[in-house]
Amino acid sequence: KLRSRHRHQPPLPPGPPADPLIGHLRVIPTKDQGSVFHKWAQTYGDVLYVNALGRSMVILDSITAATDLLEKRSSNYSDRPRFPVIELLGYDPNLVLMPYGDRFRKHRKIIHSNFTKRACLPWRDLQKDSAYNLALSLLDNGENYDRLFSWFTTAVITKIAYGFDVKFEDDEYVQMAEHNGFVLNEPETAGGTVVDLLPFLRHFPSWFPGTQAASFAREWRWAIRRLYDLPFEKVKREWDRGTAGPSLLAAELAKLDGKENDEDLEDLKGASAMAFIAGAETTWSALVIFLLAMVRHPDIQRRAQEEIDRVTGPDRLPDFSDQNSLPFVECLVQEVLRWHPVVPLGIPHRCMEEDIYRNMFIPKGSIVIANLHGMALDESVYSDPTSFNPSRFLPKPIGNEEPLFQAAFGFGRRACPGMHLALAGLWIVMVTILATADISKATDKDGNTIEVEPDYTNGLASRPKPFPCRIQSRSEQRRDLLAKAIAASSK
Ligand code: HEM
Repeated sequence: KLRSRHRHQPPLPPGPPADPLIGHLRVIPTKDQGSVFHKWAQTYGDVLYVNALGRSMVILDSITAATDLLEKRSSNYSDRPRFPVIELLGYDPNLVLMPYGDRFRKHRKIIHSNFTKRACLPWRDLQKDSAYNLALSLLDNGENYDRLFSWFTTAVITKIAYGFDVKFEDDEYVQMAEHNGFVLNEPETAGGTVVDLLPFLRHFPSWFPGTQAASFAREWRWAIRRLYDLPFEKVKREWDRGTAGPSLLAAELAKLDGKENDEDLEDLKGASAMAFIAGAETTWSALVIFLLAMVRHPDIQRRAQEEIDRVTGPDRLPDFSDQNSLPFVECLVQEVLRWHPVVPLGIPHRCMEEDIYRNMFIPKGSIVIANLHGMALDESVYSDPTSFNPSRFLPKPIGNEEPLFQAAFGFGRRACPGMHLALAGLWIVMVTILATADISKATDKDGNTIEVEPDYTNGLASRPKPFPCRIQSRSEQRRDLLAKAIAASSK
């Protein structure tokens, strides 16, 4: 019906058959959306259109289409749709979901300028010391890996954003990051599914008072507000007294030069909270994915360990200065980002004006989804895409010379501004763990190996559900190296 309405317009992009009244409402999945969209793309192509009760959604299933639209035409594709449930939860102000415009530019500038590759260099010692602490704790307490990874990412981002040191376990910032992680990984309730993006979908909008999502939001709002208010107020008090240590927030308060108004302060509160929220959750998930990959692929683990041992020898630990000498480890980090993108559908963009692409009509206001999950499985780019294979990125003839999966960080003017910090953090943690620990399958009380099948959470962010594994020291000498390095850095 829609197709015939505008005679001179090119057709809409193809998609699965729709109901004449409610459009695709019934076929839009609420689970494993990335896989379902990718399957549709096999039939209908890499630019898909679905419509539910009048709301247009365009799904991009290839890096080419996403680059053409979200990057090359970014002035039209950098808006965001509204996320009513996330708003109800109190994430405000919030760069990730902010509509395109002046306030977006202000927030983006604050975050971007603090996380360029260069701006991240001074944080490398912090990342390294935290990675060594993490690795030593893993050797003693491997079953606690999830909380230890969460501690690492929280400790790094809290120091950078607010200047506070975060101790192991039960620290209030670790708890805040865990609350945030819980909320963002909840499937239906937190507005994480694309169906929730279409507020008029289903029988009730998901934020309708009394629905499950609205009750969830009311129940958890305090935790998100606390995350915004508490560290901000603490730094602001220290700043007013002249005792604040270096941090993103202190540096930005300094730029205001005493001429701040309430809106400026609200913006700085939002920008630092956003660094904390976006920075802790994603990197933490990627570390759990790394562990899962290592449990399942001892051969790949051994190859990375051999590379590290060749470069460092037995008497020292790897450091950032070794990065260029460890091509396989580099590929391993990149393969973690491709094998299971932690934000499987990216963060939806919204197109502000109607557009025509490859002779297909894209209506104004369409929600545009980059299906990162599907792009990672694109067989025209990645051979045997479901397998975990770091060598795919190595030059031929050793590897397949496949392109890095930069899509993991999104596209265009909304692409992840934290990627340099994230990549450095992931690298130093992975290389340190590989240098000092052996990761293997756990055994049950009868000594049988416990097999681990990947199984992931289903929210806006996605991570492996808890799985058992065994983390053991590779040698006493390496454990001593860790202990000595930690003692030296805390002097
Ligand atoms: C493994 C780590 C990470 C991954 C995979 C990741 C991935 C992403 C993705 C896919 C997006 C959406 C891009 C788009 O809309 O096209 C995004 C946005 C964003 N990320 Fe990250 N991210 C990571 C770490 C970080 C870190 C450490 C920070 C801390 C500064 C951060 C801050 C942000 C912010 C503020 C946005 C919103 C940007 C905007 O809307 O303009 N991320 N990230």
